[in-house]
Amino acid sequence: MRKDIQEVLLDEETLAKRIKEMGEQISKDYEGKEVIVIGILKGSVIFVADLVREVTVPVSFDFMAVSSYGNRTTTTGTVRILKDLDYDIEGKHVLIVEDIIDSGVTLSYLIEHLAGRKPASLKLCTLLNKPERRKVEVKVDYIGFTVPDAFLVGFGLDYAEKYRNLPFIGILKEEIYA
Ligand SMILES: O=P(O)(O)OC[C@H]1O[C@H](OP(=O)(O)OP(=O)(O)O)[C@H](O)[C@@H]1O
Ligand code: HPA
Repeated sequence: MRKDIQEVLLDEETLAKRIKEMGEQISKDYEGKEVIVIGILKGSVIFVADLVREVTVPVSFDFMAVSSYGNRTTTTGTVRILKDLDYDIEGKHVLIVEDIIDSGVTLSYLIEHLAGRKPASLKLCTLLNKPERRKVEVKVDYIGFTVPDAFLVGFGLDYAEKYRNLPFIGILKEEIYA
């Protein structure tokens, strides 16, 4: 797998340090409240697992699976819900956690969809933000890193379901998907 990586963009130490800071900020902002963290499968699982262990307020988890990429490196533009939430979020403080916001298509769809279920609050947290590729504007409350317009893999992010278990985030060599 490592031979398919052009460059390591964020190594394990850098990721851990920033995730700790994000957890501290979230703990401060939600002080005195309970939060439902909604992880968006599958890319966010590694980030969610690390992030929630840095949060000191009570957290419960739920997960949604949506897909808009399939085996591609650009969005299809259509978001499909593959798995909905298990629990009702009405009146609850909800934090959506993503691995990456690229075109913004996935998150804007999710926000609209979940806002209709009347949570007490709805905030967004992403490990990576790729603003150069934005097609739909979304307001993001917590951003780990702003990244360049390159196809990234590792730490949960895949290309055709591969590379998710790399412990760092790297730029995939173009020849792999060209
Ligand atoms: O801002 P966007 O252009 O919509 O891209 C972001 C979405 O794309 C990826 O999911 P993907 O559909 O590849 O599913 P996965 O999490 O299972 O890899 C990623 O996890 C985000 O959910
Ligand atoms: O750069 C990316 N890598 C993996 N999955 C993604 N989904 C949106 N952007 C990306």
